[in-house]
Formats: sequence, C-alpha cells, structure tokens
Amino acid sequence: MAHLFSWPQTVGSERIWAQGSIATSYAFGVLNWRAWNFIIEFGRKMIEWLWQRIKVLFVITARFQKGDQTYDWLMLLLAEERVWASSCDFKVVTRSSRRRWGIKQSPHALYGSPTASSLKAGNHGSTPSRTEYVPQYRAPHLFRYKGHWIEIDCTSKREGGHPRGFRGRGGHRGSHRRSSGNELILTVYSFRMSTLSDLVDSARKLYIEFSKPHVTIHQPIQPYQEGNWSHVVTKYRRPLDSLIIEESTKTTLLDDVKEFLGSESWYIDRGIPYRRGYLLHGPPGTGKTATIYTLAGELGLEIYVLTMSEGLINDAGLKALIRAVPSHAILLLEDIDCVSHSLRIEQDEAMNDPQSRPVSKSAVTLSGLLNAIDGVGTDRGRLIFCTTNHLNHLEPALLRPGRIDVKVEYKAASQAQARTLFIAFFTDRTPSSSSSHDNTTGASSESAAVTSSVVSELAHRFSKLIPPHEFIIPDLQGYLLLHRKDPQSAVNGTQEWVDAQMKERSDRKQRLIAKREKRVGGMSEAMKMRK
Ligand SMILES: Nc1ncnc2c1ncn2[C@@H]1O[C@H](COP(=O)(O)OP(=O)(O)OP(=O)(O)O)[C@@H](O)[C@H]1O
Repeated sequence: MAHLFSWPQTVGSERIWAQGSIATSYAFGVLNWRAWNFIIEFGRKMIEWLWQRIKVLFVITARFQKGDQTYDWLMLLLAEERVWASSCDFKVVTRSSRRRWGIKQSPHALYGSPTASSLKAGNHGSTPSRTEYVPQYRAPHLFRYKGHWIEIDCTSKREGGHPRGFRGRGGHRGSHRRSSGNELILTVYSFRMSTLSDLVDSARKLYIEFSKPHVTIHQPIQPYQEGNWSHVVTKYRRPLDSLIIEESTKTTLLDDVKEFLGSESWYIDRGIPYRRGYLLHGPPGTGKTATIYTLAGELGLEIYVLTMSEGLINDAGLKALIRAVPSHAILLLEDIDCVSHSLRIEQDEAMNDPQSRPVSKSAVTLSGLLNAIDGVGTDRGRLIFCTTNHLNHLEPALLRPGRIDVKVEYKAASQAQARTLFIAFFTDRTPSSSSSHDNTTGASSESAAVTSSVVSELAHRFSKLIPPHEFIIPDLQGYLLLHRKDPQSAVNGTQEWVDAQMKERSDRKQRLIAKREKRVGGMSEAMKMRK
C-alpha cells in the first residue's frame, strides 16, 4: 500500500526533480548564453579598441578640400602616378583647359594612355582629342607610393571622418552626414607622419614644375561665402618684353614686387602688415591687366581675380574669398571704382540725378572692401593689385598708404610704344630664322642685319604717323594685323588709317553731343510744361 502510495510520490518527486533540473539547466543555459554573449561582445569591443589603437598608430588620414591649392597638387600627383589606370569611373568632359587632371586623349586608347608627363609635353598620341577623361575615384582606390599603401576616396558619404567610419590619427569617427563630395580623402598606411608631408611636398613640387609655362588664374564659384576659388583657368606665360609699356615702369614694378616678396621678416619685425597694394589706373585696353599677368608669369605667382563690376559678390562673400587667398599670391581686384560707385549711386539716386548713373554697380560696399583688405589673413604676404578706369571715382580711404602703396598710370600708346610694337610685330623671332642667320655665311647675317635695320627704319616712320596717346595698343595691333606680311604696306597705309579713325571718332562724338542736347532739350520742355 505504502508502495502504492509511494510510487506516485516517487514519480512526483522525480517529476519535480526532472522539472527542477530542466529549469536549472535552462537557467544555466540562459546564464551561459548571456555569459557567452558578454564574452563575445567584450572580445569584439576589445578587438575594435585594439584595432582603433593600431590604426591610430599606423594609419594617417588627410582631407583635401576642392578649392584649396593642396587639392590641385594632389590631383596632379595622382594623374602623374597613373592611379587612374585601375579606374572604371570617369567624368568625360569636352572642356579643354590647360590645367587637366584628366586623361586627355583619344577614347580608343583609354587604357593605353600616355602619362601625365607625356601629356604635359604636349604628346597626346596620334589622334589628339579634346575630350578629357577625369577619373572620379568614387570607389576607394589603393596605390603604392614610395613603398607605402595609400587609399584614395573622392566622395565621402559621411562628414567628419573616414568614409567607412574609420578613425585615423587626428581623425574622427564619421557622423554619417552626406558631404558635398568636393574633397579628396587620403588614407596613408604608415606610422610616420613624414610619409604624408613628403607626399604633399612632392605634389607641390610637381605642381610648380607643371605650372611653369603657364599663369594660373583662380576665379571664385558660388556660394562665395564659402571662399571657394575652384574655378581655374590657365594662360600661357607672357614674355616680359611682349609687354609694351615704359621700360622704367616695368622694371620698377618688377623690382618692387620682388623686394616685397623677399622682405617678410622686415615687415614682421616692425609690426607692419605684410601686404602691398598696387593701383593700375587708366583707360580701357592700355595694358593694366596684361601687366599683372606678365608679372605673375615672371615671378611664378598665381592670380586670384575678383571683378567688382559683376555685382554678384557681397561684403560677406568678399571677406571669405579674400581670406581664402593663400600667401605669396596676387589678389586682383578688377574695376575697383565700382565699389565706390555703389555709394555714389545711392547718393545720386537720393538726389534724383539720373545723369550721373554709372554703368555698373558692385554689391560690395566701401566699408566691406576696406574691412576685407585690412582683415585677418591679408597680412601674410598678400600682393593686392587693383585696376580702375576712373581714378577720380575712388574714395580717398581706399588710396591710403598701407592699402595702396604704388600707383601706376596707364595711357594710350605713345610714339615710342608704337615703334616698339611695330618692331615686335615684324621681327621674326622663330629660332630657326635666328639660327640660320647665326650659323650660315656672312652674307646671310648681313641680310638679317639689313632686314632688322629696315624694320627699325619703317618702325620709326610708322611711329611718327601715330598721334601720341590717341590709340591703344589693341587698336594698333588690329591695324598691323591687316598688313601682317608686309611692313612696308603697313607704313604706307598708316596715315590713311589714322585719318579714318580720327574722323570716325569725331563723328561719334558729334552724334553723342547731338543726342545729349536732344535729351536736355526734351527735359527742359517737360519742365516748362509742368510749370
Ligand atoms: N601696353 C601693352 N602691351 C602689350 N599688350 C597690350 C598693351 N596694352 C594692351 N595690350 C593688349 O590689349 C589687350 C587688352 O589689354 P588689357 O586687358 O591689359 O587692358 P586693361 O587696361 O586691363 O583694360 P580694362 O581696363 O578694360 O580692363 C590684351 O590682349 C593685351 O595683351
């Protein structure tokens, strides 16, 4: 009976025991699972932490913003290193700028393309094309530079860190905001910071070498408040002797700029802002801008141009743009009188005087311009060149020494300039012609001397027929171009051309006077009617 009664008890206790052991093993299982989870998570975190530490020691991340000079240096270096060779992502453009980071060649030979150096030398293959293939580097690219692996990424999807949330030395973890993609991110797998600085330095040297035959001109792009100068054009360097201005003006300007560039410590020691302002003033087409480009080419300086008459840049934009100009570069402010004009317009409009309305107006105010010129960053070796056609429109505050230190007046061509232009125009400068004169017999060099003396004599006659300070160099160039192959006929036709030009000018003047008188007459009639 007891057995009878004990069985269910036993069964019950076994059941309880079984249930207990299941519960216990379940609890242990859960605990185990939690422990394992904890261990795995802890291990993962440790590995991540260690990996981050290793990366901090062995990986350097550097960002290069479009619009900054370093971006251009790096892009050129990448082209030179043929990093694009493994790329399958190109932007194809027909624009043909002298500054090319793309692979400029026939589409048929894309992957067998020449190197940047051969392109530099003008060797574009047998089928030169104006199409440019610009590698995009959207997907990360790996390349080897002086024994180090370097990764490039042009289009970060996250801002504030590495494209893949990576945190390198000095970097931050990505915050997953979309970037504009206007930056180049380099990840250098090296524990030495000098690897990066060497790379940037090599890129800079290459860029200077590459830019030698050209003058680089930077123009701003919108939004100006970001100080972005990424629109770049290049022009062939102009030889100094192709600039036909007074020899003394040329050398004075050149020497002044050279002296300024070499006297940084002098300025710093005396607490004087290290900048120099030049004002070139005179009628349109007299060579003001040409002078600045020639100086820049001669001294290897880059130009940052702002045209004040365009009316697009306001005070905030101007400040940001001027601040972004690097040291030892030329800041060129074209048509600076338009800034003063904006004040004058307001005054004149207030006085209801429609007669004095100027042609163009700048969105920059005078105080905005003065603040931008005097502001932060402009005292770090800044050469500021201003041009104007109307010196008398400039506010005295702008002409104060420290803002404008050197003034140069430009006029229409003198007879001496006309003579120099004629000689430059008709003297054969091709090396072959000069070498043939040098290397051949005495008879040939004699004929060269005769030719140059003939040109000189004709130039003298030509200059005497040109009334002083009436025609600008482009006018004279235009006329000489009509007689490009025949200097004698150029001289023979000069008087006739001068007379025709003078008559045309006088007719135009008469027409303008008549128009003005008609307008004034109309206004006084209206006044009378109103009375
Ligand atoms: N003295 C000069 N020597 C050589 N070229 C000149 C000279 N003057 C003008 N030119 C030529 O004429 C063209 C116009 O010159 P430039 O743009 O320098 O004139 P500017 O005085 O700056 O005119 P603007 O006031 O309208 O800006 C250029 O192609 C330039 O090469």
